[in-house]
Amino acid sequence: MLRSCAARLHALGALRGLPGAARPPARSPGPARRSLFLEADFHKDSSLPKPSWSKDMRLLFDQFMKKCEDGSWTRLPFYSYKAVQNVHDFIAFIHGSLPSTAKLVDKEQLSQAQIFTESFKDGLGFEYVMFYNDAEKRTVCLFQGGPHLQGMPGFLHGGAVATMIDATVGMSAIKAEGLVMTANLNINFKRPVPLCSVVVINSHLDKTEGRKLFISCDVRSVDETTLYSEATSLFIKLDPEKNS
Ligand SMILES: CCCCCCCCCCCC(=O)SCCNC(=O)CCNC(=O)[C@H](O)C(C)(C)COP(=O)(O)OP(=O)(O)OC[C@H]1O[C@@H](n2cnc3c(N)ncnc32)[C@H](O)[C@@H]1OP(=O)(O)O
Repeated sequence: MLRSCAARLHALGALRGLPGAARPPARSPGPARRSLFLEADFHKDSSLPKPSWSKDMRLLFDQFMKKCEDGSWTRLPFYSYKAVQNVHDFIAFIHGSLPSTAKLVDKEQLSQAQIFTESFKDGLGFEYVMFYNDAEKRTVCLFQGGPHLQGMPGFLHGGAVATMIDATVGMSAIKAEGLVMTANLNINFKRPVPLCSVVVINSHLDKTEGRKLFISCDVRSVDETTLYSEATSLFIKLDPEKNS
């Protein structure tokens, strides 16, 4: 069951919500796909220019889109979905036996679920677009953190920076090995990131050992002169055999 579940999750792109997933069907998902999604908005790619993007964000976007012209880089679209109905399948896949104390989210709560970074109105939270270079095993994320991500007055909350670091290094892991989870994330915060500014998160898959993927990244200003943060991470490729 776990393997078929894994296959189903992959085949139906249950992780389609992740950037870079296969392009969704032009039409709304058929009954089989609907079984995994309460509601899916496959048409809204949230990683395209919007009125809330700053001039810096648009300039960088255009620069990276130019890099895509020779095929060395690709923009990773991001299609948010409302919920994965069979979350229990997914959890069964990632952990055959959850500790008995672990109470799973119920369908009612799940119907409220949203991807964290997609739960803010345009411009107020996480505005981002990711680009991937397979030859160099690099993922670059252009990130504009909105006013609802404030930590210290006038600066981004460290958790918001950590979220986009996790997502960017996570994307490098997903592109390399598919279904992964973060096992370890170490961040050195060198400078606070000004609210509403644009930063460039540059991640690289450094090495793979069995199911372990070691990925590092840094967070810099648009002109690259300011190093805001640097991080190392360990991702583990999920193994259906191990969990079954
Ligand atoms: C913006 C939206 C877009 C989003 C786009 C991108 C999304 C990014 C992907 C999601 C990222 C997340 O947020 S995931 C959410 C946060 N992470 C979690 O909740 C994970 C919770 N932890 C777990 O479920 C588990 O510990 C796993 C799955 C990580 C590992 O469990 P496992 O599969 O049983 O593996 P296990 O046998 O324990 O370990 C395998 C090997 O890894 C080593 N290992 C395991 N953990 C660690 C560790 N912390 N530090 C060092 N080493 C470790 C073991 O020693 C072993 O080495 P050896 O003996 O083989 O040498």
